[in-house]
Amino acid sequence: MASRAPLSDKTNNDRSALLAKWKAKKAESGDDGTSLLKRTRLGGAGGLGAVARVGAPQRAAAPGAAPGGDEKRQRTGAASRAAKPRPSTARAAASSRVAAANSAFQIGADEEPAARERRICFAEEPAAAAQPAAAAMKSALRSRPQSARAGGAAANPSAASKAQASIGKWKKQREAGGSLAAQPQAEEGAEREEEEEEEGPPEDLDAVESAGLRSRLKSMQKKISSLEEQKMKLSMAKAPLETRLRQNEDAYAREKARLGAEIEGLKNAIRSADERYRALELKAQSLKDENTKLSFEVRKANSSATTETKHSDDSAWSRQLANDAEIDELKSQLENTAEEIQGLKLDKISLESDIHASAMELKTVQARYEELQAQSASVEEALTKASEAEIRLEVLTREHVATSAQLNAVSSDLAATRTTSEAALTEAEGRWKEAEKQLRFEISVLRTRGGNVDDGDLVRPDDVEDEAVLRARIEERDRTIGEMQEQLVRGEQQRRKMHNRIQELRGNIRVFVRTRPFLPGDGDSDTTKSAVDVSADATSLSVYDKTGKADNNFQFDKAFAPSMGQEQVFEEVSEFVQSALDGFHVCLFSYGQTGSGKTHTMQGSGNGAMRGIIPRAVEQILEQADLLQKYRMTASFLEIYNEDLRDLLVNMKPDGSASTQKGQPANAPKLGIKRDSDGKSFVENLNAITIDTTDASLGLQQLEAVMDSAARTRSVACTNMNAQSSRSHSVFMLHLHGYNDETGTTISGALNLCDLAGSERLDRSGAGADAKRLKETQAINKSLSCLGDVFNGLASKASHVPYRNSKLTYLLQDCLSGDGKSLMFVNLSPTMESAHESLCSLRFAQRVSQVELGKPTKHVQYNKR
Ligand SMILES: Nc1ncnc2c1ncn2[C@@H]1O[C@H](COP(=O)(O)OP(=O)(O)OP(=O)(O)O)[C@@H](O)[C@H]1O
Repeated sequence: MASRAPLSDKTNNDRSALLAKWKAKKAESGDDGTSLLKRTRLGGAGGLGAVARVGAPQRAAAPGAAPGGDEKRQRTGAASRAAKPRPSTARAAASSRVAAANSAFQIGADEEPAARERRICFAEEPAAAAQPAAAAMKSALRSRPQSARAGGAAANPSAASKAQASIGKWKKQREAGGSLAAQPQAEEGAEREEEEEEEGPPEDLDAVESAGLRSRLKSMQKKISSLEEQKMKLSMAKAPLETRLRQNEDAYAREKARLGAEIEGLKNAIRSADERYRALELKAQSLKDENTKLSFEVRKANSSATTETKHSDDSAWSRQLANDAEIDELKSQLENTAEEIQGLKLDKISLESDIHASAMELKTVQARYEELQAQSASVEEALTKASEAEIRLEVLTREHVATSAQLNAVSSDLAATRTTSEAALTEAEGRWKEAEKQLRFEISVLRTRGGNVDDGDLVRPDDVEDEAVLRARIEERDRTIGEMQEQLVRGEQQRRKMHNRIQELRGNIRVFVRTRPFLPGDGDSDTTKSAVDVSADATSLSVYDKTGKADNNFQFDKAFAPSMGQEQVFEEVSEFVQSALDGFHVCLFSYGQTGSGKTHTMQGSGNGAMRGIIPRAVEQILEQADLLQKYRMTASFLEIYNEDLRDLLVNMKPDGSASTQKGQPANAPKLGIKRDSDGKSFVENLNAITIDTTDASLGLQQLEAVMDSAARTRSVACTNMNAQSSRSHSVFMLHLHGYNDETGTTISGALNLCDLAGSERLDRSGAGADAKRLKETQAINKSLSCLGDVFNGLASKASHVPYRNSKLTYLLQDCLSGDGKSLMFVNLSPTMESAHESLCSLRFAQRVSQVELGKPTKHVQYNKR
């Protein structure tokens, strides 16, 4: 037998060996807090959503963590909710996110571009760190011309290099994140690792995240200021040009009027001279005739005088004299007339030369007029460019405002999560220490109970076993807790599925509520208390009044907190979009007070993370249409303005590209709601733009043109409540016709995405001061009240539902009368000033959620073959 070491040393050695063995075992299974920390850091290096998930798995890995702590963490905010506090699954999710993020950027150069794009899209979800690069790559792929797309990345070097640059940037970010996490361990060794474990999640992650977001913000601000500069320059150049144009136009009009009057005067003078000339000619002719007659008479008189001389000498002589006098008189008259004619001829010649001069002047004026017209065209062009720049600036500003608001909401969520996590961590540490103490006590009890403790405090192999057994028991208990939590989550998922199925069978209108974040004009979100509090279960919410009382609790199918982004919202509605592909008529509409985020939810802004349901729905359809069957897809977009239907695509160019024209043209065809032979409603004279379903990026380009054209034509105005307030209800319609060769089925689905105009109080929106705004507001409020009447009728199962009382309800009649599936978004503003309106919207939504439309119809035809 080996000689025994002194008891205390041996004990210590064995303890160390045990500890080392336990650590090695943990390290082997990849289950130690530090490695997990590294992994989660890597996955979350730049994504806020991922950051929020760090705490839960790490804490759950700590031995002795009680389920109470996990429950508490579940309530720590939206981001941590997404993490699902299950140790094993959370850990697996974290590593799979990292794997997904990595694999998204390990795309071979020869890989099919569409597939690459899709992979990048998917990578966005799990690892938000990939978002900027993925978005850049996606937009680069989108912007590639058709031919280049067909030829792969090599055919479009600029887009590909852009995407590569984005990937490089992302990789750098990722490496930076990784090194940030790895550095302390490399430098300070295992002791530092243990310290770090105790210190909890480091703050580098937020710094990296914030730096990424800040740099995005900075670049957007730069873009905006360059556009603003451009706009200033254009408007400065525009003003003198406009003044010159106006001056030239005035001068030209005056000159034209003066010359016209002069020409008219000359023409009149010529006409009257001509008339006088003709009269004089006639007179001269008649005088000539008379002269001839008189001469003849004179001659006759002379001859008769000769014969009758002897009879009447005296009288003949006197007659002769009279005749001579008359002849002289006539001759002088004739001479005068000839002179007059000569004068008139001279007048005519001078008038003709005047006319010639005027004609020449007219030509010069015309040339100047043409020159002015050319100048005016160039001014017009400059104005169009300026208005284009203005529109771009508006879009960028909207996107910027939305991004900042979302960022602020996520930051405050993150801060709240961090505070709660820190508290939970401290608590867990306390519990862990307590458990360790307990464990030590149990070990000592076991040692004593085994009776194997010699005076020298020797540890026997049994002691090691006891400790191992205890640890195994703890692990087993952790596993059981994990499994129970998984079961709980599965059960909840199952319950929601069943609930959704029941809702679907009953034909309930689903209601989702979304609260927007605070905007710069709402006051400081850090100091201002939100009037709406969305609870952690993401289905219920409360509204507070100014005194801080919250006795208004509501429960809906889904409630989105302000930090929930566009992607998370779309995830919840993508199932509805899918239904349209399956042959259902689906209607999604957003309801809420003005400025509460309806347009943001439906359309969003820009082409990146802030794009809303419409572009995302089309993307989803384009992605899936190809896989499922052959589809034909058309898009229409209309608005109901002051109870008039208007085509928002009326200005689309025939080739499907967007025109720069703004507003409704005067000669736009009149639209009317009609019923077809099946009793289904359609809009007569409405433009339907075909979207290419065989080429997703072409289809998206067409959609962009559609959205551009609609944005220019839609009636918006600046009110006290919203700088870009929609003054009409807008309905985006997608009609899908699919044919499946294999099954011989044809489906016809429809997706109606309706952005209602905001209900508003005249005193708050300031619309009462302007007659036009007042009329708009009255029309909006009236049609919203008609919508309320329809829902009341449906909820009470009334025999007559007043669909025809407004254009909006008449248009949506098919969707609201049981044929299709409907989902309503209720958008809320978080401000206290809006609390009353929020309450009204929520009460309305509660009534809507009671409405049962019956089982929806699937529009599928089976064709005999
Ligand atoms: N969830 C959100 N995240 C970030 N920004 C948002 C969000 N919701 C709304 N906004 C911003 O709030 C502003 C007002 O939103 P929006 O124009 O969508 O309101 P609206 O309800 O459509 O108003 P109106 O009825 O007057 O047209 C916009 O600048 C928009 O970008």
